[in-house]
Amino acid sequence: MNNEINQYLKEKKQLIDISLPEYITKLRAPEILKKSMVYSLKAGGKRLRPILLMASIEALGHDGQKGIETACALEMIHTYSLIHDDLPAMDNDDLRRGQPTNHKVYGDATAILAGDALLTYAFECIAGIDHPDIDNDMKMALIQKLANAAGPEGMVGGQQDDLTAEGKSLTIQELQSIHLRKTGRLLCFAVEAGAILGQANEQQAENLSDFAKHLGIAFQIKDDILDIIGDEITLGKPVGSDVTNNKNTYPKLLTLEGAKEKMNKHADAALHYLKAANVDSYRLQQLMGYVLDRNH
Ligand SMILES: CC(C)=CCC/C(C)=C/COP(=O)(O)OP(=O)(O)O
Ligand SMILES: C=C(C)CCOP(=O)(O)OP(=O)(O)O
Repeated sequence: MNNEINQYLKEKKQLIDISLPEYITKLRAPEILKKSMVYSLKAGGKRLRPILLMASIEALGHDGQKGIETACALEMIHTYSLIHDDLPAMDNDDLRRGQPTNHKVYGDATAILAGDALLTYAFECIAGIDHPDIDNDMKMALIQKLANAAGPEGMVGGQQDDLTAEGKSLTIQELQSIHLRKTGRLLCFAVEAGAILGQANEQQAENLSDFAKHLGIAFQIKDDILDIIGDEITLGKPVGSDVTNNKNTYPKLLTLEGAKEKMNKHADAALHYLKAANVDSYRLQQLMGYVLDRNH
């Protein structure tokens, strides 16, 4: 990864890392719940979704800072999904973001509630945005899109189908349908929210959304690949858990080489739509390079 994008990622990550816990500490809520929420928010994470959101605003010529509340809300929802995904009733993982999983530290009940709290509070954060260039229509559009992306038609539905499919063999189309929802919809929301806040026109918004769809699949394929060839220390989460949990993955269906080929095809398609969006695509293109080259 070159120094320039490295620096950009570092600066944006720092901004998110500082902002996120501030939202929680000011809450009037049980201390143990707040601790559990902050624990997972502070545990690390690449902050890919909030960075993508702010970079999309910038690609449309606006200040990325305009998206800070929405970016934090999105990261809260992503973090909730990881807390719940790690629970014994789901993937039963002990390590996340290089730390013991939330339920290992706070117990299953508080981990469930911390996830619930992050999910619901995220919407409160967007509803409460106080910015001269963000009106109620924009907030309503953000809330509606985020609820749909995270909910039964989006991430939650994808997670359900993923769990139901454990141990069964799927076609590539079925696997893709799961991933478009389970992982793809939140990544898509990052770019779509950027389009709303950056006041994209219809053609820009459509092409950016297609860019994000392909990026989301490429991201998930990379995640599956890293689960095989990555190492636990760098990843901060267990490797080989897809095989342990009998998960359907791209390498399982296509072989490792076939999965890499598919990832590159989606990267090409993403690039095509990014160009068609007619925005300042420099950073988004660099971010895509980062997603595909990452080792964690
Ligand atoms: C509603 C819920 C709980 C949604 C979970 C969504 C999600 C993307 C989990 C991680 O997927 P993964 O298990 O493929 O990734 P990892 O390897 O990081 O656990
Ligand atoms: C959606 C998936 C595959 C879970 C991990 O997402 P990330 O790889 O973005 O996890 P963090 O960096 O936020 O921990």
